[in-house]
Amino acid sequence: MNNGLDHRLLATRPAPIGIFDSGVGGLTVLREIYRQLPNESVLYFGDTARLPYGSRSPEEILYFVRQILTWMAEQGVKMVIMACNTSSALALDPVQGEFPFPVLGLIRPGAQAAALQGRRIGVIATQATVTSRAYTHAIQEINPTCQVWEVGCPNFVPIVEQNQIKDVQAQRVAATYLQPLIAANIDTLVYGCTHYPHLAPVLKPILPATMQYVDPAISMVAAAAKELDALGLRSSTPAWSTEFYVSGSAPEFKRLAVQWLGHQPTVRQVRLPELVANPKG
Ligand SMILES: N[C@@H](CCC(=O)O)C(=O)O
Repeated sequence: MNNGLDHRLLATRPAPIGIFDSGVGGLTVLREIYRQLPNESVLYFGDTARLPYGSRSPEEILYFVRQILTWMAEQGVKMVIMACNTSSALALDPVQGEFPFPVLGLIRPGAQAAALQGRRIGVIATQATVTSRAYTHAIQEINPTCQVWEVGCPNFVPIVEQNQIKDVQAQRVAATYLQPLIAANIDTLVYGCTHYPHLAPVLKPILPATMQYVDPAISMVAAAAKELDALGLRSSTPAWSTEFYVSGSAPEFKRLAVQWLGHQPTVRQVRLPELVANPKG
């Protein structure tokens, strides 16, 4: 990638990896970064004032992503990992090469892992991701013999963001969404939204014990590690603690995130830069 920036020069000063999601879904990706890239410092942005992304138009999502990447560029990130499938499905290709750092998405790594593991693949995702058919196209490009069923699960993100995972209503909603995938006799389930691994304790009991699960974050972070090495950007010094930023309420994010982080994070509210082409006018 030629974007006018010498990545080897950047490697001499500690710079964080930027990751973003609409809300707490990105914490499932952050967990994977902690596991695979323990020396990397992370700057996390949750666009909580504008979630859910899954019911937004492709134009809105692209605009939000450009705003976030512009802000992250100002923060001096060395790489951005989209911790959001909806953004990866709808905005990764257009923004590639627009910023002076690599930007990675979840769809291709997730599709690769799915095509390697299964033949009858179910994808649960936001409505926007399902409508884009990004997973079906990516999986079948890798292995045209794979069959793919995509199901939009619009109620899952509110359940996670409103901390209702343990409510019986969550089980009912999950059973309804998974029913067509069980009927299709899938052998592999892809968490096509980063919020959904938080729902694993609800989903797994509903599905056959033989089901294989794909969390695209695992292969995406592995790909990020390779890219950092290739660019000479891998950190060799210990990470500083993750900085969390949100567009909505900082105390609310803090209250919700603590159950997955295991500690009270410091969360700050930020205002993203307005860009010239705003789809809302
Ligand atoms: N974390 C979500 C975004 C969910 C939403 O805001 O609808 C994703 O990966 O697609």
